[in-house]
Amino acid sequence: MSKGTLFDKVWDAHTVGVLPSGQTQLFIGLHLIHEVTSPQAFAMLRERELKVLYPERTVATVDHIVPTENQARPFADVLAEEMMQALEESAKEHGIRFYDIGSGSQGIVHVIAPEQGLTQPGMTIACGDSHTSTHGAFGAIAFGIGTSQVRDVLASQTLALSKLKVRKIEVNGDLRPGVYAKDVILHIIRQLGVKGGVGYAYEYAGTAIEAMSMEERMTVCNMSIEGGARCGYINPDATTFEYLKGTDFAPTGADWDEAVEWWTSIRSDADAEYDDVIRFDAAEIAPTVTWGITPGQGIGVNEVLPLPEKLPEDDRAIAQEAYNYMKLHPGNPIKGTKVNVCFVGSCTNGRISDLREAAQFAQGKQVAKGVKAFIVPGSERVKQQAEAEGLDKVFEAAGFEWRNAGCSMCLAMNPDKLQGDQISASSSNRNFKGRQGSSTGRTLLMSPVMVVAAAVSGEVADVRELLPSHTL
Ligand SMILES: CC(C)[C@H](C(=O)O)[C@@H](O)C(=O)O
Ligand code: SF4
Repeated sequence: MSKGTLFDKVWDAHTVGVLPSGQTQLFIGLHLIHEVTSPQAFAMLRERELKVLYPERTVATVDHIVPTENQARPFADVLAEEMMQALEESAKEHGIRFYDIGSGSQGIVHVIAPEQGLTQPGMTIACGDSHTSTHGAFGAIAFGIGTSQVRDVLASQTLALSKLKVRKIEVNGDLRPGVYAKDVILHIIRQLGVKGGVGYAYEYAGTAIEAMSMEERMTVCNMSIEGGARCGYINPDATTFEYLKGTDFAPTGADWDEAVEWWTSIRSDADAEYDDVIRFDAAEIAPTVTWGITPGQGIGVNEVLPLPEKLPEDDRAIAQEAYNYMKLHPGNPIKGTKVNVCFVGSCTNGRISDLREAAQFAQGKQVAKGVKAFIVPGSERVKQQAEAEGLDKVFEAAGFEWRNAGCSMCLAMNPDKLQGDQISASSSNRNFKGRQGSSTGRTLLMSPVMVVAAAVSGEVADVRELLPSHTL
């Protein structure tokens, strides 16, 4: 085993060769596909009369276009129905495992692979989706790729890639009550910028990261791409192994012991050299809310909106653009900003622990009048589990709608959309202009519990003021 960072070790272990371009030909252990970025790739394969080289290393699901209310086929949206059929047919033709609606295991691609144990430490994982970085939470090197690269992986199980630099981001100490993994990553992106990670893999470390559950780690790694990093990862440890043990695709018996040995050996060495190291103090992170049109435009919920002239020069033009679009005003507090729609879900925050926290907070409260609030589990398994625990009932009693699994209003390639210039409080990961289905719709990103706090208050609220005093 080579020495160095986990990134170096996993990269070396999967290197097939060096291409004339100087790029590495990297073997991809697991290829995840969904309905949006795969149809064209399959068409390109068909044109060249190529087969999928390793169908057993390819796993398909549907998530983006799936309606979360009426799932009867054919879908009302003709284009969505076509995408659905294209994937169903391609999966059948090439013998690819496909988690269809109603299979019991369908869901957002970045939720289903980890929950089934498909995602494992030391793997290389690719998916035609930018948030593939999520899988790095297990100590995998996981990349989002474009459609032509999806074709390449289907046909050759390899990718031509240039090696990345590695930045270690340490978060040390204890998070304060009311502060979640989502706040950690929003804070990191606020500080390092949405382009700060370009050319890097982010390795998250430090005691606050080590203390996180796998689902919290996934939330952090998920948004690496929003910080400009191509991937993000966390060294696998006892928490990782415990989560994986007993999942559908985890090794068993002697294979398990061997796997744990290999997974342990790929951890970054204590004396590994990094291209950069940055440290954060967990205690300084507040519940964070975005106010603008990039995930880096975030502030602590108790702060006021920044004055463009006080920002670093590079950030001023985009801040002005954000104020014009968001119809918010520099110097005003973010707290108290009225919201119209509240959405808990997405591959960032649609897992069972997110729903448990949201439900616990929603218990006994009521969604404010005039606010539409809904909860979308990240997968059918998350939905089943939540219902077994009665979380759906808690949400419904509090005035939230309870939906079926999918990407939903994270991206709004389905019926869940903002109307006009509505403002959403959203547990998703992108607040780009028009992201949630209306060209003038406005998105405030925050943690699931903060979304619930906004839903019951009718405005952006500081969750710390609403938590029972004994928890503070
Ligand atoms: C549709 C898909 C290609 C896209 C992505 O790459 O991330 C989507 O998942 C998103 O979150 O914007
Ligand atoms: S939940 Fe959102 S970010 Fe995640 S894959 Fe779906 S659209 Fe992309």
